[in-house]
Amino acid sequence: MIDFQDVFFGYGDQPVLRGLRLTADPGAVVHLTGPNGSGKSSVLLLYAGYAAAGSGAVRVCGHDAQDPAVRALRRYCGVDQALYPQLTVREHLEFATRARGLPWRAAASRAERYGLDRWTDDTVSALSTGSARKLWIIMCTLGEFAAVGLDEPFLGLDEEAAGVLAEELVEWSRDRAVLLVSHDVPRTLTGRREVALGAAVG
Ligand SMILES: Nc1ncnc2c1ncn2[C@@H]1O[C@H](COP(=O)(O)OP(=O)(O)OP(=O)(O)O)[C@@H](O)[C@H]1O
Repeated sequence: MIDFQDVFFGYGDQPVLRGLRLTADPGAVVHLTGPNGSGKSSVLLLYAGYAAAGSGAVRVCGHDAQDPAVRALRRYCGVDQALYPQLTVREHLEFATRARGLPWRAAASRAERYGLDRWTDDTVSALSTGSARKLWIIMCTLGEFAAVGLDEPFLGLDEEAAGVLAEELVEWSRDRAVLLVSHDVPRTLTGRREVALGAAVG
């Protein structure tokens, strides 16, 4: 479902990925590890279609990662959160569900599972770091999808919320491709396949 073949990628003159081969298919969470600067977030940007490989192929669900046809099948949860400080949790979730043509309960049930429901009428500016992370994760992973990539989603989550996310990742990985970048994962995230990127280039 996610397939990197001989991918070269860099920023300007600085090479980051040199001939990367990587696949992620249903059956296990693929956990991408490696030192700071080794290119893990760059891999997710390529997966998300936000960056283009210099050479090689990045395919998601059989399509080029930059093909608009992939949008409905793919979810991407980046480390930077695009949240509006003055809007409430409810307004964010209403926007996200409407954008995907989903009923409110699709978001409400996830918010309840993460314990975010008691903050529904609070603005993002009033949320704790962990609550904002929960909102961002839910917004980015609503509805049906075939592949998901997440960049450091456990940042700021308490043990309980990290456990909920670990459960979701395992559930998703049964029939969807899950590509996870995280320096730290809870012990409950079992059965993952670790793929290590080499040291930073340059
Ligand atoms: N927009 C950018 N412009 C120039 N260089 C960049 C840019 N984004 C990342 N880099 C560089 O590319 C390299 C890989 O960065 P990347 O964020 O993919 O690594 P990472 O493995 O995710 O690191 P970390 O573990 O610190 O999050 C680093 O040397 C970084 O400085």
